[in-house]
Amino acid sequence: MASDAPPLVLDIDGTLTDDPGRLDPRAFDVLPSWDAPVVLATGKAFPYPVSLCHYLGLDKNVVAENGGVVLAAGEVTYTGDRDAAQAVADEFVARGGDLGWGSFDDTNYWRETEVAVDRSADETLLRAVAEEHEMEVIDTGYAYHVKTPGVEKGVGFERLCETLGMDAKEFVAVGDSVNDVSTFGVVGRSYAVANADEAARAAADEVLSESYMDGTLSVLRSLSE
Ligand SMILES: O=C(O)COP(=O)(O)O
Ligand SMILES: [Mg+2]
Repeated sequence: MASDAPPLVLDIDGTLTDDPGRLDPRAFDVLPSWDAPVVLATGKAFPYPVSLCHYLGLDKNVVAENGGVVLAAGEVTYTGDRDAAQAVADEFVARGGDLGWGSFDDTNYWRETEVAVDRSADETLLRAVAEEHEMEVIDTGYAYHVKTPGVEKGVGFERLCETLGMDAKEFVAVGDSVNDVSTFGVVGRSYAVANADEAARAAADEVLSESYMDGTLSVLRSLSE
């Protein structure tokens, strides 16, 4: 690994995984030995990126819940209104919607600042209810997220950089969806994997020719040459 490898901010689903969302085991070949900070920035609930850092042997610097939860240098901060998101979810269900997670909802059980809904749900109804509550719905390709407007991965990431005393512009970002656009906007260089959605493709400095972890690895290899 070149000692001038830049710090990284990496999305998880669609970027370090395969299509169904299984972690690509090659993450273990490159990330533990990366010679600069590696930040995981995800729409997943807080325990997921923390666990992934733990098992990859990375310092626990994470942006979770699309920016709602930030952990850096042992300090956790929260933004976003879980109660407001829950009110949308409750009304959605009362009006016939189904969150789609079955009896034990591990997707939301540990989620503190927003609510995620399975993509099998009635999107039109969900968006209508959210709008009435002045909440936002984003579609990451893995879930609909009912969130507080203005809470974004990129905003949380800037907070993380401040805590670490680093400049967001030093970082290279890789991502795949609309929830990565705000990160792409604050880093020095951004890449969208080939499976990325329109929003991420439009926002990235470069759209990669390869998908999922193949795309991410192509960037990491070129940065570490
Ligand atoms: O939680 C999601 O919907 C997507 O997660 P991601 O931000 O790691 O891709
Ligand atoms: Mg993603």
